[in-house]
Amino acid sequence: MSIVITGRPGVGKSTVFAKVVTHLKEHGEVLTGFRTPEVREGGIRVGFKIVDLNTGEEAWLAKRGVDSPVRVGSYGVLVSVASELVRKSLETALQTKSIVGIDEIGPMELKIPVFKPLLLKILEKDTVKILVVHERLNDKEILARLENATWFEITELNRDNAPLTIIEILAKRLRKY
Ligand SMILES: Nc1ncnc2c1ncn2[C@@H]1O[C@H](COP(=O)(O)OP(=O)(O)OP(=O)(O)O)[C@@H](O)[C@H]1O
Repeated sequence: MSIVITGRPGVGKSTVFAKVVTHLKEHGEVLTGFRTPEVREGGIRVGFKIVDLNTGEEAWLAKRGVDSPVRVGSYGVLVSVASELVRKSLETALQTKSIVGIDEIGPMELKIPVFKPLLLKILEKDTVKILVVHERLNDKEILARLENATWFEITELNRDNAPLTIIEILAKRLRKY
């Protein structure tokens, strides 16, 4: 089963994701996958890192001022640096029965060539997946595999309650908590 968290930029998707992940870890679940937190210096966003949910290992995903030919907005994507961690974390996700969390599936992550083929394999797996999806994701192959997912569109009105709602759905599926 897949739980998809989507909504407009800055509405609170990553916060919902983080609350669900924290709850699951506190209850002894092993999570694989990654998150892509922004990095700020002096209050200014300078880029994004990839952090492995299982090992805590991190690597740069994209950075302002980097002279990379692969770009998303004003950020240069560090393809070779990020590929290694994306590959490791998603291969572990594929090889285990863990809950897979990915924050997020969007234009920046899709610039990493290993990401999509591994993601498509993960989406075929019969395991629990919690995925943050960019609201303008238009990749047909990915979206087709998310047709039967449970979608949550996060708004200011539901963002406080969404983590609990998602945890209740997972509790039923996993028969715990
Ligand atoms: N339930 C909430 N109540 C109050 N503020 C919140 C809540 N959830 C998130 N925020 C605040 O809103 C901001 C954006 O949150 P978050 O990064 O989770 O959004 P996002 O939708 O993942 O953003 P992006 O589209 O940039 O990935 C943060 O400053 C966060 O502290």
